[in-house]
Amino acid sequence: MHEGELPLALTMGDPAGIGPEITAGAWRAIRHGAGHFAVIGDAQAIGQYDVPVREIDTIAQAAGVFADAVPVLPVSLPVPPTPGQPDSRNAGAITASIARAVELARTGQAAAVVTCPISKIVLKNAGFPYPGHTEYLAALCDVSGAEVMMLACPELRVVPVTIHVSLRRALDELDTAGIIAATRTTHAALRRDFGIASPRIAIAGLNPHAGESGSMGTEEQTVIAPALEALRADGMDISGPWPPDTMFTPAARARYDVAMCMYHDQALIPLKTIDMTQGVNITLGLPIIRTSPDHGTAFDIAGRGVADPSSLVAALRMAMQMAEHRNRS
Ligand SMILES: NC(=O)C1=CN([C@@H]2O[C@H](COP(=O)(O)OP(=O)(O)OC[C@H]3O[C@@H](n4cnc5c(N)ncnc54)[C@H](O)[C@@H]3O)[C@@H](O)[C@H]2O)C=CC1
Ligand SMILES: NCC(=O)COP(=O)(O)O
Repeated sequence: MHEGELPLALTMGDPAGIGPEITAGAWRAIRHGAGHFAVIGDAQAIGQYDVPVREIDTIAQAAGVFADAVPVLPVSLPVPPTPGQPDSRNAGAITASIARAVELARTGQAAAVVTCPISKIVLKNAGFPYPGHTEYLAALCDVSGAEVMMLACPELRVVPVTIHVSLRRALDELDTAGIIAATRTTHAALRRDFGIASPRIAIAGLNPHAGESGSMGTEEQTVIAPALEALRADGMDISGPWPPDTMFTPAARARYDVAMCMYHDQALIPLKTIDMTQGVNITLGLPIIRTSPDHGTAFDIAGRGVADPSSLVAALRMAMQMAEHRNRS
């Protein structure tokens, strides 16, 4: 049924989190529909969630297996995973799964990379030098610094211009060049991967009331306005800087295709509040397509059989749609 179609490469994420359970749930949800995936990870961890699992030797074999079992390209774990109790000794296997998925996508054997959640602190404790997937993927693709994080749900798309840094550091790092670069990457991706011919881009302010004419902060005038000017000169449909507290209302959202936000939580709080179950995290600026669920490892519920696979299903479907758009462009 999937012959001739490229699989998605799905990483295992932290095997002590909900990754194995949502993988099993996602396979149940899409096994008879369009598209298929191969997991790069531990077959036993997934099999405990009452799904048939089959180990494969090459990702091309996934097509013939997918209707009957979850295809798994095995990665051996030094320590058997216990749900809810992450172990940094498995960090090398977790990151190896990501690196293998990227290699499969870069060599044209996989249509896209979809990642299950990792715990940033578990990896950091094992010496992993990247704050998250986003930065690691950029390094694996030799484009460090070009990475842009976008989160999308049916109601909203958001891009934080600064990503995994403290709020204090985000304020120090925020500059005109960074806003321009992230917006250009986002504009190109909306056209190429999402089929939006003329993206409408809203830029958030940083300060309360977008600075209220400089009385509550001047970054809107000194940092953000010059970026707007340069982006408009590129010919883009740009608006802002908008007061952050009112730019996510339903009426405001109807006026743009993406909101460029100045820091991580300015972007992610509205997105996750509006729709945590359909939210998808996408890395732009890479030569490959990468999506993931918007949630984390959820160690607090791992192994209990209550994890909702919807966000992973949305991530898998979005990766397929992006690949289709990219093939057509
Ligand atoms: N893409 C990734 O790899 C991401 C990784 N993380 C990592 O995950 C770890 C935990 O982060 P938290 O802030 O606790 O966020 P979280 O998303 O793991 O959990 C927040 C709350 O939502 C619930 N939840 C999350 N996903 C769920 C699902 N599919 N079904 C039902 N309930 C669900 C959890 O049980 C918890 O109560 C951290 O180490 C963080 O770095 C967080 C976000 C993304
Ligand atoms: N809050 C989003 C998040 O932490 C995802 O990070 P990444 O692992 O995809 O870089």
